[in-house]
Amino acid sequence: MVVQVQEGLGRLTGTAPLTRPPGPRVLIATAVPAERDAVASGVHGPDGTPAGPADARGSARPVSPGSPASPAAEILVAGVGPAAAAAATARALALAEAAGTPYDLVVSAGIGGGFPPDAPVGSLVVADAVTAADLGAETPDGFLPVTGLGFGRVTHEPPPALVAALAAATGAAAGTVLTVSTVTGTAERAAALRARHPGALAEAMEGFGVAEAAAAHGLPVLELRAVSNPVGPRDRAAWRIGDALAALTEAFGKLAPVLESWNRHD
Ligand SMILES: O=C(O)c1cccc(C(=O)CC[C@H]2O[C@@H](n3cnc4c(=O)[nH]cnc43)[C@H](O)[C@@H]2O)c1
Repeated sequence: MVVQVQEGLGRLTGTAPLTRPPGPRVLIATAVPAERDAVASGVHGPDGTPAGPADARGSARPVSPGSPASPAAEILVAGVGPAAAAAATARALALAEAAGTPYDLVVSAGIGGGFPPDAPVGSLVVADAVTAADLGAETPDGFLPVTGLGFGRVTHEPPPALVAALAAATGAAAGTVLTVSTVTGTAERAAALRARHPGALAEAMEGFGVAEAAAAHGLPVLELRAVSNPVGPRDRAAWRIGDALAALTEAFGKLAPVLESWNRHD
């Protein structure tokens, strides 16, 4: 797989294909540099060349020619939260489109909270639904999603065949991944989220923003999360970020054949 790494709002810090590979062109949006690096390690493989620093104008530097049969992936550090993720992803998609090199698929990737016992720490979750969990209104009768107010949408559904293929290749569990603007910190909120979304396996903070940007460009989205902590009472010291990042690396090492066999018109 050929990889480019983008920093912040579209600065390129990694490798560039010398020729356009025939597979899908994929934008992978992470929140923070540690996630970007974990994804890049998986995509490069264990002996891959680490991403280099950006030059002054942020142009790509060829480091690895990749395989002509491999898909091309670019990895973006889009920031934490749905708004930052949407803005940075939309900008990267628009720039690529304007340059005549549009993407075929957008992936939201990183660590996340897992709902116990279904998504234990260190496990992987691939979203079969990317759902905004706190986009709506509190009412005396409980939470009302924006769709209940007559606006917008709260869920994006990734291509089912691609979800199934990624789950099979990586061992990830497929289920709803919630996007929240506030990390859940109590057992009560965890239970309330699970009651509203019985299919939820994980929560994170960017997926819905990435998915909205992808939808605005008519592109499919995937979300892959490695579980660093249980969703529930806040215990930041217990987060197993290293284990989750390692799981993320392993999963992205298995992405290329999944993408190569993906029929974009499914
Ligand atoms: O401190 C570090 O070394 C470090 C390395 C990688 C990532 C982080 C983050 O704090 C990333 C924040 C990111 O993580 C997602 N996340 C993780 N657990 C949860 C959760 O329980 N609920 C919601 N989001 C979670 C989230 O997508 C944030 O963007 C630190």
